[in-house]
Amino acid sequence: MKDNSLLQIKNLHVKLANAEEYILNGINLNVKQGEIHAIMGPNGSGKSTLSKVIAGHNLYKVVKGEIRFEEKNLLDYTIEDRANLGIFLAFQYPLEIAGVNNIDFLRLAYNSKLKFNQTNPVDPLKFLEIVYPKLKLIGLDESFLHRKVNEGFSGGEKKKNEILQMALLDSKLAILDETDSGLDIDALKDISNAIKSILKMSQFKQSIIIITHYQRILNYIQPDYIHVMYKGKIIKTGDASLANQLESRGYEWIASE
Ligand SMILES: Nc1ncnc2c1ncn2[C@@H]1O[C@H](COP(=O)(O)OP(=O)(O)OP(=O)(O)O)[C@@H](O)[C@H]1O
Repeated sequence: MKDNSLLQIKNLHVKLANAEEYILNGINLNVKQGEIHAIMGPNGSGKSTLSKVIAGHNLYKVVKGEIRFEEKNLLDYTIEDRANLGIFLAFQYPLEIAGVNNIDFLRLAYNSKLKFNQTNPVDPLKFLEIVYPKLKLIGLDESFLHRKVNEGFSGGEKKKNEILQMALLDSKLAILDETDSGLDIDALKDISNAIKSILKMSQFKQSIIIITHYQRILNYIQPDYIHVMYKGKIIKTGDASLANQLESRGYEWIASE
């Protein structure tokens, strides 16, 4: 692949299927293999929409522009196939799936990816061998595997479960949408350290897009770039120090530049 390019977004314009107004108004973003990009910006500026459009949610209509992933036209792929190609999206408010054990859910996701890559599924015992070290890494108890998916999980546990999924699926691009919201100080540190370990263990040089309102997580997971999204556009890109400026000055100064 030329110059390690992983994700290329060009002039992306998006609206809801039946709406007039654009939510995304010409996004340009390039993510190379191994890079960490943070996206910040005021409420309602389009950050989550961008992540869902990359992942392939069909609620949104791409009116103009393109998204390429490893040179492939991502817009031709379904949400499942995008996941199988190596795009992982951790949801802002993880869904509760009634009645399904976490371990079965995780194995299903894992096997679906193997199938896509024409590899045989792993049996339940082999899967335990795969999942245990990841559990340990994230600081989760084994009992966590036998609970129903997200039912009664605390906010922090849901986030940790997302990171467990990220570790298991070992995607090429992980999009973490407000993984840090609602975490206590220790949990934030644990999750940040787990993410860093996952990056080290990854068989790919994994890339991350991390959407956040807070500088704190970026102190642990140092991004290569910070983008500020405003009214559906990236209006500024800087290095990790931009988070400090945003923390002290807010967003208005950029919007009026
Ligand atoms: N499914 C939807 N139905 C209606 N409006 C939507 C939908 N998805 C996005 N929007 C609108 O698009 C705009 C951008 O929303 P989005 O959630 O992408 O913003 P955000 O930057 O992630 O916000 P926050 O920081 O508050 O999470 C908002 O005005 C939102 O109301």
